[in-house]
Amino acid sequence: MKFTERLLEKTLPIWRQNHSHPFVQEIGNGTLDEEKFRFYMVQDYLYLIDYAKVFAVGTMKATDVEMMGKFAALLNGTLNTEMDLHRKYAARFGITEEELENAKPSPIVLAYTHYMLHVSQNGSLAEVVAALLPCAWSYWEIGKELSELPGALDHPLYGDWIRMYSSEDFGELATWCLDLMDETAKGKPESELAKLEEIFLNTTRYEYMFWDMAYTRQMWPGVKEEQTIKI
Ligand SMILES: Cc1ncc(C[n+]2csc(CCO)c2C)c(N)n1
Repeated sequence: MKFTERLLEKTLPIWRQNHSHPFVQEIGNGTLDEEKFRFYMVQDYLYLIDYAKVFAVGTMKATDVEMMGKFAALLNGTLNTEMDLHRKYAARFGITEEELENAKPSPIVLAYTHYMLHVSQNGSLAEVVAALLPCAWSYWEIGKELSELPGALDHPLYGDWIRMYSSEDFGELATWCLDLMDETAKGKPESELAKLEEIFLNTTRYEYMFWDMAYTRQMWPGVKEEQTIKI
């Protein structure tokens, strides 16, 4: 059994919860409240800034030049392709780039990104990959699933989002991360595999919490919603 198959088996109930989360389902059927999506976009933009740094750590810990180049390409793709989608959505919502850069992370975003940065900076290359894998893998699976729903790709607001995450490019990225996970886990003792499994489980849980945070627009206690955009 591949290590990534073991990871999926262990986290399957959470994967199912991710796919059936109302935020995901409502992007797919086009009924998601725009305010929830707007909140999500701003928080996801902040998330991606730190996520890109995890790719930078991967570049540092890469074991050969080819792998280094791939991590660097992923860093570039996040900053210039994925975050461009967010900037375009922000413009549609009337949020300026300055407002986006100055937005503050919610408690879940802060916890998730700091956890990934902590694990990646202190751990092995395999640990970096275990931390970032649920992000790349689960979005591709979700993107593919939603793209098959009738009319989803043509939705005026959510079509672009679904198109990007179900694209071949994202598929290739997810596959590369999956292969690298299997490769880096190979030959490791059970104690280390268990550690990788725990990291993967935690970031999978954070993915679920992210959907939930967006759906409920959860910010810090006592912080009004408008302060999430501009402080
Ligand atoms: C909370 C959250 N989790 C995953 C992604 C998806 N994602 C983030 S970076 C990346 C790889 C290349 O840019 C992918 C697929 C997201 N946007 N937000």
